[in-house]
Amino acid sequence: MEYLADSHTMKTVDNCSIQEFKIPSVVLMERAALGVSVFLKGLITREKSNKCIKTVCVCGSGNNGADGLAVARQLNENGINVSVVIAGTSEGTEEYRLQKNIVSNLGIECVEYNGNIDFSEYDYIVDAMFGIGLSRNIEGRYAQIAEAVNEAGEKGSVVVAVDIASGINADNGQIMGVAVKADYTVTFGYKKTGIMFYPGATYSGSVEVVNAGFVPENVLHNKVDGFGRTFTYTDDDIDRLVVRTSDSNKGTYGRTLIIAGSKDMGGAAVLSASAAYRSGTGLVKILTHEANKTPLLVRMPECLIATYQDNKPLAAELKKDFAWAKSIAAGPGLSMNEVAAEITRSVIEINDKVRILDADALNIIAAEKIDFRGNAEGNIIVTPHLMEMSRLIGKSVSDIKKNLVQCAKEFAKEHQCICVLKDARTVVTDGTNVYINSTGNDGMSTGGSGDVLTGLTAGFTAMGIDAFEAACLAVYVHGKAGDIAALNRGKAGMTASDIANAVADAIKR
Ligand SMILES: NC(=O)C1=CN([C@@H]2O[C@H](COP(=O)(O)OP(=O)(O)OC[C@H]3O[C@@H](n4cnc5c(N)ncnc54)[C@H](O)[C@@H]3O)[C@@H](O)[C@H]2O)[C@@H](O)CC1
Ligand SMILES: Nc1ncnc2c1ncn2[C@@H]1O[C@H](COP(=O)(O)OP(=O)(O)O)[C@@H](O)[C@H]1O
Ligand SMILES: [K+]
Repeated sequence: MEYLADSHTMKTVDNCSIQEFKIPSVVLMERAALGVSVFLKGLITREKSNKCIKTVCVCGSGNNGADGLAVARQLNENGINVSVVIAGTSEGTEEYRLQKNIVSNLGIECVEYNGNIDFSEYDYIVDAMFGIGLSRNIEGRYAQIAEAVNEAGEKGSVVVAVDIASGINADNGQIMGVAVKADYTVTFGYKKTGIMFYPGATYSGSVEVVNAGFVPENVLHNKVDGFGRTFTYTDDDIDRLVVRTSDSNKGTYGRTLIIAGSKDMGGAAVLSASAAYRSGTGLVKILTHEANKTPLLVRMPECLIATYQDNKPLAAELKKDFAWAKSIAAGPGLSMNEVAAEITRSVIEINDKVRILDADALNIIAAEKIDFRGNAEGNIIVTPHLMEMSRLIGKSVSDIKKNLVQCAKEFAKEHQCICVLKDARTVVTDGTNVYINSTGNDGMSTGGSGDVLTGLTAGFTAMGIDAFEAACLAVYVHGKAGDIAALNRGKAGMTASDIANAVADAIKR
């Protein structure tokens, strides 16, 4: 697990370290700058060892700029040719003035930006214009500099961002007017949430987190409200999955009911059910339209099948299957007709099982304005993509995209459920804790990918993993399976079936 921080949390971590624990601001700054200069020195040694290289630090007048000035001093100390371009227009923070004074005393070349600097003369450009203090769109001279740096980047200069690429919103990854496109970002303490989300992720390049000497995590957990509540997973977290035991049987690993597939969309049931089996769950039953029975049995002999018919009472059949299951997923390829609506309402009414609501179950909830609530014994996990979320809450897709975390949190709180808001960087939240996913790739933008995630989530919850953790793990494993499928098949050629099959490799221990 890796903790992430938005700008507010990071500023609170700064303040707690400085004000409460009396670590001087410049001590933190020295550690932070050292992280950048050591990283840069490593790059220079690896990439341009036989060449006389030129570097430039582009500095704003906040503490990000002050970091940049300290980096310039440290590079100079290491015999690296470095100069400073002053981007800032104000007198600057106390730390900025202090660092600028030292740089001037050392005689490091320091010029005001005058519109005529060709940054492509430099092999390495350190972007220290704005960090987590960026508070409005970049305009005027700052925008010109960002564009000039990007032009140089296109011509081959290597751009290293200090803390976060200037112009990227540290919370949501949006571009504030214009942004520097970095090849690398050296970020302090914790990866900023804005580095996780697109387009911030693209503008950050490859990201290195360095320790800047903030107070330790066990202290931050107690002192900084909200610290540790936003996180991502790494491969180590696969160990959170259920460990199989030699003395087990199929009953040990839970029974999963997948309600999917109308007359015309039987394939959704195959994708969800095969992912559920690949998750490791013991038994998977598909409840589907009767027209799908024979093709499903041929395709998936390991599945149990229950069917429903149009215009026939369903209640008794549903009751039996609900009682059988440990977790229930409903929605993939279900269509939006009266039977599907009856199924959706019935699933919502069960109170003692984990339920996953996806696709048409969500569209029915939106269309019929069905209210629902999860509870401690029978949590509900909803897995909308942006369009489905837009139908549910009546906001535009672009507004939701700008505020994925806030939007998912509000929804989760209102419905006391777990919200998996699917996008290129999927967010999972129970209203308080927020998981931001980093696995997956654009090869997964293919029909049926979401059905695979639904099956995987149903499988993990049936195995007894806590609903929130199961949802986070399912999103992580789903993306990892997508990455494996992309390696094997290529992003263009891979299909949702390839993702479902790759789950086996993704969870292999
Ligand atoms: N001691 C500390 O507090 C530490 C701070 N650190 C660095 O400090 C940074 C944060 O520093 P600051 O809070 O000073 O903020 P920044 O340096 O990110 O920028 C804030 C300054 O830019 C101005 N500004 C914001 N948006 C603007 C815009 N669009 N156009 C023009 N001016 C704009 C603000 O008014 C403010 O003066 C971090 O990202 C990190 O690099 C690190 O050195 C670690 C320790
Ligand atoms: N560019 C991408 N990067 C990472 N993951 C992606 C990308 N595009 C799609 N995905 C993932 O693929 C899944 C698509 O789900 P969804 O839109 O519901 O598909 P469908 O309705 O076809 O099943 C989501 O889990 C989403 O996070
Ligand atoms: K920066």
